[in-house]
Amino acid sequence: MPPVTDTSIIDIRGLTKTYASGFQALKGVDLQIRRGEIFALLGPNGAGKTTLISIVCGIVNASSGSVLADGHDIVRDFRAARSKIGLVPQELSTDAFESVWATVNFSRGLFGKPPNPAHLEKVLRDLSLWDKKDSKIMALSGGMKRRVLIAKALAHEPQILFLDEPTAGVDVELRHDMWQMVRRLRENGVTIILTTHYIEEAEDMADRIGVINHGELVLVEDKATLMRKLGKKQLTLHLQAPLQRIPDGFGDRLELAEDGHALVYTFDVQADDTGIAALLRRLNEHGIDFKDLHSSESSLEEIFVSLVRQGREARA
Ligand SMILES: Nc1ncnc2c1ncn2[C@@H]1O[C@H](COP(=O)(O)OP(=O)(O)OP(=O)(O)O)[C@@H](O)[C@H]1O
Repeated sequence: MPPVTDTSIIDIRGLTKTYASGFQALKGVDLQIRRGEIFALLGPNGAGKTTLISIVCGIVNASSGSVLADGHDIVRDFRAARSKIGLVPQELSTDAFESVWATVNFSRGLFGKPPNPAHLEKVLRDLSLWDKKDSKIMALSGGMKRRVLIAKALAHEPQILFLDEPTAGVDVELRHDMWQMVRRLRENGVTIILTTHYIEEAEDMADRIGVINHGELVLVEDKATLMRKLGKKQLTLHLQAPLQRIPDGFGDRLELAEDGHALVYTFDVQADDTGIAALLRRLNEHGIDFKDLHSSESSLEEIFVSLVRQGREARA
């Protein structure tokens, strides 16, 4: 077994999953999650995100490979591994007739933790659920039920928290509360792994980003590095007079936009020579004047779409 480093709290090696249908949902995933980080796992529908999380949380059996959670093998040492992990799943599957308090308290007991009413009270208060503690789950709104899911996941004080699509379909207030909570947990040393379709969230929240596509991790990178490496910058020039077409010889990095009222030039952030000086010189030679110019960087969303597209083209 490879050694567990101090910095990695989850160590996934050669993980594969073939469902009974014969469908291969994971094709040899290696991934180390660092202690204390927020890791965002991105991928299109059906990429294998939930399968990966479900294996780490012991809900789905892997076909091959291994996972250590804080040094505990998730199969051989399941109880110890699982007690380190909190999971906020996509769907609520809890006893509708129980009260919020009973549900959360029971969840803590499941992991063999001694009762700790003060901790549960803090969790419920942080999630604005304290005044609902005696309500039955079925009497709660959808948003409140989502809060209960989070409270359940935190009841046993896990060191690792998985959030599977935490903000899909939730209102702005809950989303805001949730990210505040995630930040607070991280400050307390909890490692957070989240899947999301809202790429701006990953951009805001994550320290590192992993992209999974067709059961393969196609990329794992520090967010800042990823944005620098793959990001393109665009320079937009608003023209004094509209152009019908770009004169020959400007290359394909220059495009006409806004009905001929603007030129957009795309360049690599990392390139030594962006070509901007030459571009401006040539525009001047052609008598093309501009009123103003501004530059923008591509968002993580654009980077993500281009990665997934590259994968699709490579397979075609
Ligand atoms: N029990 C199952 N039996 C057969 N195939 C399954 C099963 N569960 C999932 N799959 C398939 O495995 C693939 C990966 O599913 P998974 O739920 O892990 O994807 P995901 O990345 O979480 O997608 P989404 O973003 O839609 O939640 C999908 O093609 C799905 O249809």
